[in-house]
Amino acid sequence: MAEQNLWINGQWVAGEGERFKSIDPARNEVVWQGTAATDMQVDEAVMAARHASLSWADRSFAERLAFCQKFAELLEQNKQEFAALIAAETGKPMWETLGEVGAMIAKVGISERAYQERTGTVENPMPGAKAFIRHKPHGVVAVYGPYNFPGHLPNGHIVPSLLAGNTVVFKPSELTPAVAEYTVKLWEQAGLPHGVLNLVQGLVETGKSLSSHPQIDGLFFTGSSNTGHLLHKQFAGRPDKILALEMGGNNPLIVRGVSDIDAAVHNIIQSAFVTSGQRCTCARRLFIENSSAGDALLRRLIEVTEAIEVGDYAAEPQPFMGAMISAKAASEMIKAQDDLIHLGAKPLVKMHQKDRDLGYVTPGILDVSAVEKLPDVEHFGPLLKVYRYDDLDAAINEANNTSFGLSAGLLSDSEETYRYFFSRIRAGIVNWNKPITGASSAAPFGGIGASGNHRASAYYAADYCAYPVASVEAEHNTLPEQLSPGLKF
Ligand SMILES: NC(=O)C1=CN([C@@H]2O[C@H](COP(=O)(O)OP(=O)(O)OC[C@H]3O[C@@H](n4cnc5c(N)ncnc54)[C@H](O)[C@@H]3O)[C@@H](O)[C@H]2O)C=CC1
Ligand SMILES: O=C(O)CCC(=O)N[C@@H](CCC(=O)O)C(=O)O
Repeated sequence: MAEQNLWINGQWVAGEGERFKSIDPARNEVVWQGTAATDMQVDEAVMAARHASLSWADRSFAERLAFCQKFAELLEQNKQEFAALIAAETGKPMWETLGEVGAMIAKVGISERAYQERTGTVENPMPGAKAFIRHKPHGVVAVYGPYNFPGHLPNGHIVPSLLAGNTVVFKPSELTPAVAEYTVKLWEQAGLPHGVLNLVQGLVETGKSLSSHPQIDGLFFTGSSNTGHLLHKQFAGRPDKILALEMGGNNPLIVRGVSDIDAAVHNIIQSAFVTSGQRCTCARRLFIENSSAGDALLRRLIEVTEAIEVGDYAAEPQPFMGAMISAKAASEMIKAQDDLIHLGAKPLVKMHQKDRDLGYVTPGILDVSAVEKLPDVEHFGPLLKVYRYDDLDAAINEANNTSFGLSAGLLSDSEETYRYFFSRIRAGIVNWNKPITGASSAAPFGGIGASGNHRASAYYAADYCAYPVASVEAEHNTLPEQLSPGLKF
């Protein structure tokens, strides 16, 4: 019997589309196999969400929250097993995937606070009436997830969507279907009513089928800039549908006058190489002064980078970096490195893929100062490009010389320099003497330019999950004391 891998209207059913599988990139073993949802099954999922929509929105916030809290409890109870599955499907070490499940649990409490604070009800007295600001759900929303945080990032759209009273059709990354299935099974155990959350697995065709479905009221997307731009085009001329886009970055980190070199190098490594460079917030471009202090920092960065442990997700002691998402992604990073070297980049630490069947790469650093036309693309892996600079303004200008604008940082002992940097740099996350990865769920999360469409996620996800309704309400009709000119009663 075919695997029942779609969840539609509270039933597990077999996909009737193309067969596909996910592979453990650290061990080259099959983790999951199944079949994609066809157009007709996507339609069934959307219509199930549509039918469930009114009764879900009619429940009280407390009732909807109780389902989410039950889900969080189940995550806690299954934390180890779930983290092991995320590790197997993504190659990320267990220390990271345990953190990912922790972030999913924390999301419920944070989203509850965000809902109340940003989209709760406000009542204002006025003569003979009351003025209210309330929020209503959009209806049916599609949620698209990336592979790098296959649990946490879709969860960051799903939980606030459900709390606000929307029903959801979830299309996970085709590279991480097992994590999506596990997540949805926990929602099922939490007793979510039929149709409130639906899962459609599949490749790009399934994604297209869902995004073009006339019955969705919104689409919340975390993924690549390319796909996000395609969706934006597709939604052009559709002001009736809400589109929230969280995309990639080509993020800069500038170093200027630091006394503690090891602490600065630690912040650089956490920014550039955590999750094998597969975070949208990762530093891709590092600006180091042309000075003896800059030389010393670069030497130490090279030394520590060369000693980074890369290994199996379950190894003890744990490695800093695991495998990338796939052997293909790893080979593409090596190709990107070769292309940059061809353009004139100088390898300071050369990235290697030891086994072409596995996703492991060692971290790489290139000096690109001499490259004249560096492509403004996101290299989604552990490859850091170094620019040497003489003048801070020139470094900031080059840092801003990108179509993206997700995260940026300054490492410097001078607060004055930070204020100067902060006022000039263009990004949605701007940090000082801290890694530029590891953004908090309790803050807005999103970028400008090609990184997003100003619908920040995380704490501000509440904003795009509901629309405000302004009401003036009085219990009876009363004639005003002062009538408008020209009226006689
Ligand atoms: N700003 C942010 O919050 C974050 C952004 N990202 C970005 O995500 C990317 C990595 O994730 P990927 O899974 O590779 O992203 P992706 O764009 O390839 O896929 C994301 C989702 O969109 C679907 N999709 C792909 N093409 C489609 C189309 N034409 N129409 C409709 N759906 C389509 C995919 O099947 C998947 O479900 C990186 O670029 C990274 O920077 C990752 C994490 C956070
Ligand atoms: O969405 C949230 O709750 C916070 C944002 C977040 O978790 N950011 C992480 C991951 C971003 C990525 O997937 O690349 C980070 O900033 O490291």
